[in-house]
Amino acid sequence: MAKAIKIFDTTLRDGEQSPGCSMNLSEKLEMALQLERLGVDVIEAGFAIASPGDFKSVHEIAKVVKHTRVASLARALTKDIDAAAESLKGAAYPRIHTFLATSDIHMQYKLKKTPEEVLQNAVEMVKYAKKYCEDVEFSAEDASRSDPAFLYQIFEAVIKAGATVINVPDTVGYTSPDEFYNLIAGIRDHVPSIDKVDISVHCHNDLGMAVANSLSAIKAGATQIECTVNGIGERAGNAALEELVMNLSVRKDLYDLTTNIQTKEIYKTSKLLSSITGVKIQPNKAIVGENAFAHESGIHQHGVLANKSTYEIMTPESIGLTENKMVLGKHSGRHAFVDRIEMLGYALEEDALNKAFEQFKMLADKKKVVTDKDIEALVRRKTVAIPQTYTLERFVINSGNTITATSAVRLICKTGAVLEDVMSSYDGPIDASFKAIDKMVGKKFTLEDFSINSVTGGADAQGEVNLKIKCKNKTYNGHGVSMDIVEASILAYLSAINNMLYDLDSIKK
Ligand SMILES: CC(=O)SCCNC(=O)CCNC(=O)[C@H](O)C(C)(C)COP(=O)(O)OP(=O)(O)OC[C@H]1O[C@@H](n2cnc3c(N)ncnc32)[C@H](O)[C@@H]1OP(=O)(O)O
Ligand SMILES: CC(C)C(=O)C(=O)O
Repeated sequence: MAKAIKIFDTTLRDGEQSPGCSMNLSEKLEMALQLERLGVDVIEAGFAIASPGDFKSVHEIAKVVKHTRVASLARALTKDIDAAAESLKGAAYPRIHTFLATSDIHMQYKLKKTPEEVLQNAVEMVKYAKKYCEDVEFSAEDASRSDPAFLYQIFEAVIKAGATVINVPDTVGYTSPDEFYNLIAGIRDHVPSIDKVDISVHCHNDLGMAVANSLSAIKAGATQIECTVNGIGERAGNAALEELVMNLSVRKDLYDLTTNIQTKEIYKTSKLLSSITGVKIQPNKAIVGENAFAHESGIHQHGVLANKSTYEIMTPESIGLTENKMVLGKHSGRHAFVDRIEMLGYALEEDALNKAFEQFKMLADKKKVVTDKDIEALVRRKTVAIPQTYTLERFVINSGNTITATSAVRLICKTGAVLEDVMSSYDGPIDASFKAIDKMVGKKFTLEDFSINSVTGGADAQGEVNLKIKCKNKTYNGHGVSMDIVEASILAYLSAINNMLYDLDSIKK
């Protein structure tokens, strides 16, 4: 059976260090309970000394979380460890996580301590934490920029002092997969007591390598990964939990490792965090981004309709989504278009279908995404093909708030004749266009009803016009859709006129 890698989630601690990601107590509790449902092994609930609010959050989470280990962060200071221990009171499985920097830069400029002092301080603080709690994690902050020989020494010493987990952070996201692999392998080879503890890694994403570095570390023998939901965290963030977990799940051939994560809870967890923090997930984010299971181009859509595995390496269901998404846009092809209109309940004859597809492509050139409502508006009136006595060739309007609107409309008659007229109206360009059409058509009828709606939201929405004309006590409906409302109105007017003329013709026959 594949060995399980432990998932240490630090969304509520390092994740919260992301600018704009602060959470209040009830939000943290909600998130912690969801992390427990997700199946993480450890929840780092906060940094107890940081503020009374942080202390309370850790304390409340420690009390409500029943099956998951809860960690509280502390500097290598007795007052921090006291606060951490106090915050964990009531936890079923508490862990004190203490840290101290080991790189020359941090020791010299930040801590102002010699390596000997740092080593002694780390040992003392692990022993101090051990008085409160059996499970103590020690992190060598900035480990990836530390002297490996010093790391071997300090890790051996803290393990002897009682540490149960040693953590190797790439605090500033500086390392590379090969280098990190070698560092972890070196620790395994040179720390005599290493087999007694979990080897943890904590990678930041400053160079976009957090997930790759974490995966490399587990290949070298790391047994715990520290990560956050949606990859939030200090600066460019931490390794993204969902990406790590799905790598292990999808590439079993590469890793032969598993986790305790219920992957079907991934999407829900990601959405919950984003709604709590108000920080949106980039659409192309791996696993949980809006486009992660969306297909827009015709060739891909055709492949996916034939067999999902052509373009999907994991199922949307595996992360808790119900289905993939076929986005209809200018790159889409006929297969996806037909699939969508059938799904919407329409059956078009060949000619009507060709026309609708042509109009869809024209619309897609203007709109970024063509929605179901757009498509319904396109196909709704094409199920019955009414002969078109008049079709619009073009129109030109001149309009403004200080001039009388004029409209020049050119129509093609079914006989092939080209008609053109220009009219003006104080009532605007739509009325001027209708007057020009009335003159060309030369029939008596009245406009009874006119409504204009936007098909979808947004500035690039299509305008949909529905109207009625009345002739000899009979009413004829017209419908037109365009991104230009004057054009939508003209199309609706002509469609009502064509309906009327078709009907009058049928009566004559
Ligand atoms: C890599 C990481 O992500 S570590 C976690 C980072 N997270 C945070 O810092 C969030 C919470 N932090 C805070 O609320 C505050 O920084 C506190 C409460 C921890 C400390 O606040 P202050 O006492 O005002 O100190 P301040 O933050 O200005 O400076 C940090 C101090 O901690 C010391 N320090 C830093 N790391 C450690 C450590 N691991 N062990 C012991 N001391 C440390 C620094 O040398 C500095 O000491 P000094 O005040 O004697 O110069
Ligand atoms: C406290 C440690 C683990 C940390 O957050 C880091 O080094 O980035």
